[in-house]
Amino acid sequence: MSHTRILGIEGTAWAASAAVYDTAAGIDAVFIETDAYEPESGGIHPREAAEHMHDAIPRVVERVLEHARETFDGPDSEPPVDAVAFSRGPGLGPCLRIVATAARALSQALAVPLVGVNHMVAHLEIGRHTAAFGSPICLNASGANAHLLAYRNGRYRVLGETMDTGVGNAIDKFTRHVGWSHPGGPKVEAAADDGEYIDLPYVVKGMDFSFSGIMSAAKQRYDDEIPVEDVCFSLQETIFAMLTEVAERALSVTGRDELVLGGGVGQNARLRAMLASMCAQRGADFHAPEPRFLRDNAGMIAVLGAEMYAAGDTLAIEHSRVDPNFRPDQVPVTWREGDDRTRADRLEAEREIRGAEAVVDLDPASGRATKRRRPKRYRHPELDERLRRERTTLEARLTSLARREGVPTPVLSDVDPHDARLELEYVGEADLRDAVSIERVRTVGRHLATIHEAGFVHGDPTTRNVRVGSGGGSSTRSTASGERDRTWLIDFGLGYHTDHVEDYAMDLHVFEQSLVGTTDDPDRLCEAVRDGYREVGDEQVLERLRAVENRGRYVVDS
Ligand SMILES: C[C@@H](O)[C@H](NC(=O)OP(=O)(O)OC[C@H]1O[C@@H](n2cnc3c(N)ncnc32)[C@H](O)[C@@H]1O)C(=O)O
Ligand SMILES: [Fe+2]
Repeated sequence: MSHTRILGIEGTAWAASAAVYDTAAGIDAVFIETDAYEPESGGIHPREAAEHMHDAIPRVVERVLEHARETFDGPDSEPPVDAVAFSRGPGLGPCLRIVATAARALSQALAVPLVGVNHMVAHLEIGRHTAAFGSPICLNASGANAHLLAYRNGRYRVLGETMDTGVGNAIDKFTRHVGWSHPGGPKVEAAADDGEYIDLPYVVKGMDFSFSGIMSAAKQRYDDEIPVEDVCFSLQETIFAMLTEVAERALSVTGRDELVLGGGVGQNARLRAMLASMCAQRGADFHAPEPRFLRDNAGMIAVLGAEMYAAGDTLAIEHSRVDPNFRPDQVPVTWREGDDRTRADRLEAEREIRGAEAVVDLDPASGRATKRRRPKRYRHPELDERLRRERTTLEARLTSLARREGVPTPVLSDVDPHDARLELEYVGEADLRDAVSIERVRTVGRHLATIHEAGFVHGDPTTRNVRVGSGGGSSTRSTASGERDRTWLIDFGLGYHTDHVEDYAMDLHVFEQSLVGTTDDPDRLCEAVRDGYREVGDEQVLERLRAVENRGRYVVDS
């Protein structure tokens, strides 16, 4: 079979959409018909959205089917497409059920197989496809979601995600407050043109992030009569800088050098410019598909549907139930082969070691290093200044505090917050990422418990922020053996003082997520982290960690 033709149907929330994709004709030739639901007031009402799907889905399906028949060169006795693919979730239950019913009926009428597609995976696969990237980091910036994904061992792993609402929903809530019609994203983008910068809360935790603080602050600024264009401008500068920062951290942690963008918010030019600038600055490749493939559309469903169909990944009708909370990491990835090696090792060997946000220059003779937080061109200069200064000061303070509690950390010899520069001892022989063991991650569990007991969090405990080995600076050499295997925590720049169990649990969660993203056997390793934590820390934190991990974050907001 040299080429296949797939009919895709999308209808998770606002877009009633159908498409035909012919693998021989290519992506540019994908034929898409979309009928958008536009609420008269407020946000998306689930019932109205379902009524829209009910009316519009048959219409768009009929139109693309006509197109499929017209462009089909096979005999009349054969169906004009080889399979019907549909969005199974995540999304609004009533909408999903209408789409699934239409898809089942069509697959039976045409006597072709059914393919059930995860909407979030479709948002990112379309970009990987058009960019022809091998194994990119994927940033999904859509209405109801915001997350970072990377493929590893048969699954898309969630490296980081929003701790509250999706990014589009966050923006739409602000515009609702201001009285603008749905969707708000394009209106914020237009208003931002005339805006000036004001400070808003900036919240990232490792590769996770949260929008609730910034959204209430933005509403408050508007109520305080700050010009709405200034609030819009600063919302974009802050929210997109957060997304760009976590995307860069994901590239750094995994050692990958390709980034793709997906989701409706990806249509925003400022977000794309920031991501492009970040990637250019670190020498990574960036790709965003054209807007018609970023916002919800059935083209992306048909394209991923074709790959799943080619892999034999079809669905019997009796197994075709929809899933409103369908997570991307639940999807067995049947259409990709092999695992992906990275260029991390090459980078590691370079003398200038490039983390996500700082450059470290090593002087091998003295065993000391200079760490500079370089300006990020993607960030607004005022925000950039603020973050680099704050983080340099915090890193210095918490690094020393941790060592006082008995956790190995580099010894600092100089701090210059104004210049965002630290002089510190160079420790360890390797990043934990490249030298993982059960024993070492258990030690990290103990270290995290120790600092939590002392009232602060690391903020970004990834496998790249842990150094291991016997080599290193003065603190190791002064031990009698000098050979002892040690585990250092470094890079406390995202840390802060807190006595909230939730913050401690998040700290652990960030570490576990980085194990999931960078190792092959995360379950046993995560178990060991918790064992280590339990030896020193509070059982309550481990209980909260379970709650954090079970939290269904993908709820379509209305
Ligand atoms: C589950 C599914 O239904 C959901 N889809 C979804 O939310 O539609 P999507 O097309 O991916 O994204 C819509 C969001 O994208 C925002 N948006 C559209 N254009 C924008 C722009 N120029 N700037 C910022 N946001 C924009 C809208 O405000 C809206 O919040 C999802 O993918 O999370
Ligand atoms: Fe979407």
